[in-house]
Parts: sequence; C-alpha cells; structure tokens
Amino acid sequence: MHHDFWHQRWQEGRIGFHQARVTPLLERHWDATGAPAGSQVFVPLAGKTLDMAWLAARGHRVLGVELSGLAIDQFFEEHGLVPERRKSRFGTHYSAGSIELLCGDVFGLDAAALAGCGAVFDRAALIALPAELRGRYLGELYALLPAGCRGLMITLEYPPDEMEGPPFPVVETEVRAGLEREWRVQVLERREISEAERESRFAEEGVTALSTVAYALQRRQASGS
Ligand SMILES: C[S@@+](CC[C@H](N)C(=O)[O-])C[C@H]1O[C@@H](n2cnc3c(N)ncnc32)[C@H](O)[C@@H]1O
Repeated sequence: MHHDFWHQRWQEGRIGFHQARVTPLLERHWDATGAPAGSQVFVPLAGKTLDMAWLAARGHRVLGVELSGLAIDQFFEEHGLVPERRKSRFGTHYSAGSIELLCGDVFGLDAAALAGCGAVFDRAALIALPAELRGRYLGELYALLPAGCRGLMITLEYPPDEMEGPPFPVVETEVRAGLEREWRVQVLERREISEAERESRFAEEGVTALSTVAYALQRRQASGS
C-alpha cells in the first residue's frame, strides 16, 4: 500500500483503526508471551496507539515505527511529552522517557535497528498490509528480530471477498507459513466479534463473520530449537 495512502489518512483524520483504549487482548495476553521484564518492545506500524503507553507503564522500553509524523506528534502531545529528536539512516527518532518513535518506513529497517528488541507487539500492522507486502513483512522484517524474541500478534479473519481492506483478513495458515521457519507460533485466543462490537464499517460492507486471533510468538534460537 502506497505511503501516500497513509499520509492522507492521517492528514484527513480518517483513523478509525485508532482505539481510545488499550487493546483488551494485549492486556489479557501480554504476560503469556514471556517477554522479558524491562525489554524493549518493537511496535511496527505504530500509529499513536495507547498500547505503547501501556507497555511503557509495564516497565518496557518501546520502539514504535510509524510513517506519519502527524501520528507521532499527536502521540507525544496527547501524553503531555516533549520528545528529543535525532536523525539516523532510518529516519527521525523522537524519544521521551522509555518511548522512542521512529518516523520512517518499517521496510527500511535492518537487524542493527532492532538488535535491542526483546519483544514485538503487532496490532493492526500485519493486517494493514496488502498480501503482496505481507509475505515480505513476515519473512524479512520479522527475520531481523533477535533470537529468543517474544511477541504478541493480533489478526482479523473475515470472508475475503466481503470487504476491501485495510484491514485485510489474515488466516492462521498465512501467519504460520510466513513465520514458522523462524518462530514458534501459538494461538492464544480466537474470538468471534459480535455485530454489536464491530466497527460500523464491517456492517456497512456486509461482512457476515468476523473473528480476532491472538498469537504468541517466540523466535527460535539460531540452532533451530
Ligand atoms: C492500521 S494503522 C494501525 C496503527 C496502530 N498499530 C494501532 O493499533 O492503532 C497502520 C499504521 O501503519 C502506518 N504505516 C503504514 N505503512 C507503514 C510503513 N511501511 N512503515 C511504517 N509505518 C507504516 C500507517 O501510517 C498507520 O498509522
């Protein structure tokens, strides 16, 4: 999906994906990932999610990566923080306390950029990408994370011909095919989202069934364990 698409969404305030609360599945399942206390959590396609503040309040350092400078400005403003700025080959880094947001393209990262991350949290990130980018995202970006890294990934499943994403439906076989060579993948919860709970867009588009799935991830050690 072209960068302009996302920049325009932020400029026009069309950010229906943003939640005014912390993701309940994060609160419910984060401990099950075994993410080491105090570790840095990589949050790809971060937006201005409150989940980052929640992770920081739990004692984690956070590295969010987000294309939109507007999203990053709004995150810090809304949390009453004034970030320090520095530039690197990946983009502009904004840091305040234990939260660092990198304004740049997640596909421009390398292993050095993510070397300090002991965990990853993926909500509305994999499912924000069209199929042609998802293979690269799972196969290349996740391969940059260090051995032993833990993670929580949240996906959506719905009949693919019923709505045009994003969010795109991503089924378990796709997650496993993309990650299982390098990661242990475990379904923690699969839950149908009732019509009352769904964003109005799913009803408008006539989506007949919608589920969310939470996966625990663990990057295998180099030995293939
Ligand atoms: C669907 S939103 C989800 C945001 C956040 N994860 C949340 O839960 O609210 C996807 C975000 O990814 C950003 N994004 C899209 N492509 C990106 C890329 N290649 N690199 C970094 N950020 C990207 C968009 O600007 C947008 O804010």
